[in-house]
Amino acid sequence: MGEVDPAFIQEPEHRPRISYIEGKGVPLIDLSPILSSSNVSAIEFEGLVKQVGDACKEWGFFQVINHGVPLEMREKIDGASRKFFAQSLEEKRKVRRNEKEVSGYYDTEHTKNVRDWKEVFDFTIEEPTIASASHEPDDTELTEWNNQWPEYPPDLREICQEYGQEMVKLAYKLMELIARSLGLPADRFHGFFKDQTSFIRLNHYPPCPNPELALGVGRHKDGGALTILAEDDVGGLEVKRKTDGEWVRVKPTPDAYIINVGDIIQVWSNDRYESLEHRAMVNSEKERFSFPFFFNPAHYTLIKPLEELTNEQNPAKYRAYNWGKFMNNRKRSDFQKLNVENLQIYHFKISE
Ligand SMILES: O=C(O)CCC(=O)C(=O)O
Ligand SMILES: [Fe+2]
Repeated sequence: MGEVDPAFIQEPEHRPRISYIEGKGVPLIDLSPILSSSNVSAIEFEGLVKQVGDACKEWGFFQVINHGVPLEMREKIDGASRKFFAQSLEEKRKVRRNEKEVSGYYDTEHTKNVRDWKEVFDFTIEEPTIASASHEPDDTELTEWNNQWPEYPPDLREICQEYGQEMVKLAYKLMELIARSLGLPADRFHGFFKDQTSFIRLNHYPPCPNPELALGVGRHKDGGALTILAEDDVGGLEVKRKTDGEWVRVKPTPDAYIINVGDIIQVWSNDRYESLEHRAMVNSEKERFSFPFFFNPAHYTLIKPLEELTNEQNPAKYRAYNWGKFMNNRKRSDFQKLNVENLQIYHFKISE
């Protein structure tokens, strides 16, 4: 990528500030009580549940340490991903995303219709992943999404698959804590993920000559249930703080994962927890790598506020929507600059 093409330039009000606030940051939560499952005291466990609940309510974001994912796995996916992206564009395009296969390499993602300063490689956890064939509401046809694996580095596939399994394990643990924090049985959410449509994205943000004009990822909310993000030590992720709407930089913490509540948890919890806007800045000197895991339910899941969390005083704030269709709608806008805003949960909001 050379000089900044106009397609990457953000509207003035969405451009990043080069000096940034690192003020009161997102909470850091130590998950060690659930690692040593044998002798965790009830008090310790309840304390952890409360921390997770408070973080979801006040921030929608938190970092976790002592999460049980071996550091070696993370180093391996980081190393393999650096090797993959260091290849020529021609090589990378051999596993290019296309109309048929939504997984693979691409460098043309648009967030809010502005091009992101990044290149990515996506792969799904389930192989194949069963999904809706189109975004059209009445089309019931299904399709299979298959991953495309590059020849180089040869161990990328195995590393990615192993890392994916670790992410799924951690995601279930986090969903249990979130369920408990909402007063629900720990396994309340598990059933939704039986035929999950989860995927992992390897993000590479090359240095950008004009970091004040462009963004690695423009402001957005994650549409799935929960995101688990690993990033390197460069930093660039900013979260729109709930209390005052300020963009706050998340400081990279070695071997921590950044967790955020996605739109689906917002709907399930009937707005008790909110999915927050975030974005990623780029810089002129260093390239940056990050690896989000998007924990997504089965395509046939009807997303709606949970009955246990609604009643006459607190009626459902959303109409039910089909996850498969929602996801396909989002994927459509990845490829092209559409002239309309992409689908958001507030489009399903019941007016009060
Ligand atoms: O790279 C990052 O820090 C954030 C990535 C992100 O938000 C996303 O891919 O949804
Ligand atoms: Fe995101």
